[in-house]
Amino acid sequence: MPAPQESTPVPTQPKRYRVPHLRASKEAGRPITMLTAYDAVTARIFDAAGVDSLLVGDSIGNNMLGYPSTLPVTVDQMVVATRAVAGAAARALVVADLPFGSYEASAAQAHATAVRLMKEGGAGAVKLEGGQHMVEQVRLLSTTGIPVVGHLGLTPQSENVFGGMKVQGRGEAAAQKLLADALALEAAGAVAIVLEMVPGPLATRVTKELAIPTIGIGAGVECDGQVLVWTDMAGMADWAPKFSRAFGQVGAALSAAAGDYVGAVRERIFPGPEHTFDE
Ligand SMILES: Nc1nc(=O)c2c([nH]1)NC[C@@H]1CN(c3ccc(C(=O)N[C@@H](CCC(=O)O)C(=O)O)cc3)CN21
Ligand SMILES: CC(C)C(=O)C(=O)O
Ligand SMILES: [Mg+2]
Repeated sequence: MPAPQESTPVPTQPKRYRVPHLRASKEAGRPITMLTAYDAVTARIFDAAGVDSLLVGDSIGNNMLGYPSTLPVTVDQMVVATRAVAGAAARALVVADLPFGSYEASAAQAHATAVRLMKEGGAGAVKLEGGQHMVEQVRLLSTTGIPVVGHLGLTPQSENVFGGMKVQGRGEAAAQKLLADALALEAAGAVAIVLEMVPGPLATRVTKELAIPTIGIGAGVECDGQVLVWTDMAGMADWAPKFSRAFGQVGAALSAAAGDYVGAVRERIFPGPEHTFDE
């Protein structure tokens, strides 16, 4: 009999990956895998591939909707995308981004938005950007049944303050600030923290200081998990950040398929008799 492998039930490989499994994964030293998804088609594929968590990122703005950034994305758009992803995910934990302008002003505002993403969208958790200035939001959501994932380092919703997409947390003062932000989010009840574009050694330090997992994107290999924007991961984007890696060439495959279709129609090769109905 072959040794049991994937099928062995262990706490970190549950039938359904839920919030407590995040911390269990960290404690077991099993890297958490997260990918963005914005629709049911890709969510079904990534879920079946075993991805632990699907992030309905506000990166839907620049990646799917053709916006120049994530800033124009609305709560209504996030609800539609979250509902599509949540409906297709059988195992993965669905995390939805709170979009720019939908949570920063107050804990009550954050709560109203998060409730929509859970009630109408079916999200299992929400994610918001920011540290110590977000603790009231994180505390209220966490105590009202809404798991919160934090997001520190490069927080793209603040690109107009940063003046671009740059590495964050370089230098001891900035590193201390980021560490304090991470500890504040954890104390307020966050269940995990995304670390985006921070130096590897700082991400390692934060990962060691926290009981909750860190999920890195451009933050080195020592984080408790990794997240990528799926179009970057699949080689779909015409541009991708330096920290990403194309694990496939789906853009080229899709382009070839579309080209073959166009050719077959023009040459009247498609549809064939097998695609045509009899009288
Ligand atoms: N396709 C995609 N991938 C992402 O990783 C991503 C999004 N979209 N949208 C939301 C945020 C924005 N992110 C970004 C956006 C731009 C850079 C960027 O311009 N990076 C440059 C310079 C980095 C540096 O300062 O060294 C690069 O060349 O990678 C990085 C991350 C990450 N997120
Ligand atoms: C890059 C990830 C972490 C994100 O926030 C998004 O895709 O919106
Ligand atoms: Mg985002």
